[in-house]
Amino acid sequence: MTALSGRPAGPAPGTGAAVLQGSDVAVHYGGIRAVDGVDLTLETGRILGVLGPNGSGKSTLLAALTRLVPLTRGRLTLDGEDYGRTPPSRLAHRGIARTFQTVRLLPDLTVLGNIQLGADLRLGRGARLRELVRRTVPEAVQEAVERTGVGDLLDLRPGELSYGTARRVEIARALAGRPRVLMLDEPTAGMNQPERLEVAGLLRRLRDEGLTQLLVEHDVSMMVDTCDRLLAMNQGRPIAEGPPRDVVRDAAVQEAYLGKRGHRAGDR
Ligand SMILES: Nc1ncnc2c1ncn2[C@@H]1O[C@H](COP(=O)(O)OP(=O)(O)OP(=O)(O)O)[C@@H](O)[C@H]1O
Repeated sequence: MTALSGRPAGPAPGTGAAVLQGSDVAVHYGGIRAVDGVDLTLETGRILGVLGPNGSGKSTLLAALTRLVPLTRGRLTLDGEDYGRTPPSRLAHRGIARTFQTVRLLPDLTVLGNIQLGADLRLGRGARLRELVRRTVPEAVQEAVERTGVGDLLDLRPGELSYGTARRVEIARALAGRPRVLMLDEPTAGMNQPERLEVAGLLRRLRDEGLTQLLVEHDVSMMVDTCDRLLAMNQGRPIAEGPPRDVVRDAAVQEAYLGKRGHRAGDR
């Protein structure tokens, strides 16, 4: 197993502090140990990639971290404070946003309307917050639109977008809440190569602007090029963690991929 300590060389100032931590995270469905004893740390301005063959527990881990499934065991903290009982609807307010494996835009709203929803979620509905919403939403939405380059599409409906563009709008919606932590479940699934490269570039730019991210992806070369660290899972268990190139060369990771997918994890 790869060493669990150490960071990429030369961290930029202000990056690297632990923001979100999961300790001994487990989610069991009856006898199925979908996730079983995962420790992870998301560091400020870094991308942690979660890698593993189909059914290894990546999406369940992400669901646990975003409180969509209850933990069987373990602890979740944000800035050192336990959030293991925070309802998922309150997570955006605490600065955690996510995108899903499948596109979940509201079909009857325009692109702009969908992105505005992300800002509304973050700021909540309380009377005291309404004024804040009025003052800050346009700015947050505009920023999200600019960062993701969807400014020409604001009046379109999701049904009129290509798949890759719809996924970019989802990222814009998540960013409109000005999250501190963004979790993405297979953001390039179903995309062609230019679209994948574009999303990878966007995630790296967001990272360089200080956004902490957790990325679940099957595209190993994208993970190596995009992530600062990788956590590899197999059958719900962590099998390696560390710098991306070390993790994809790890014997246990190679074995998990050879056994299930018939190719080497590090093949480019
Ligand atoms: N709601 C559920 N009830 C029962 N078993 C589940 C449930 N959700 C997931 N599982 C099981 O948990 C295991 C992990 O599934 P999960 O979807 O988290 O894996 P994954 O690594 O994200 O897979 P993929 O790459 O195919 O998306 C699998 O065996 C799956 O069948």
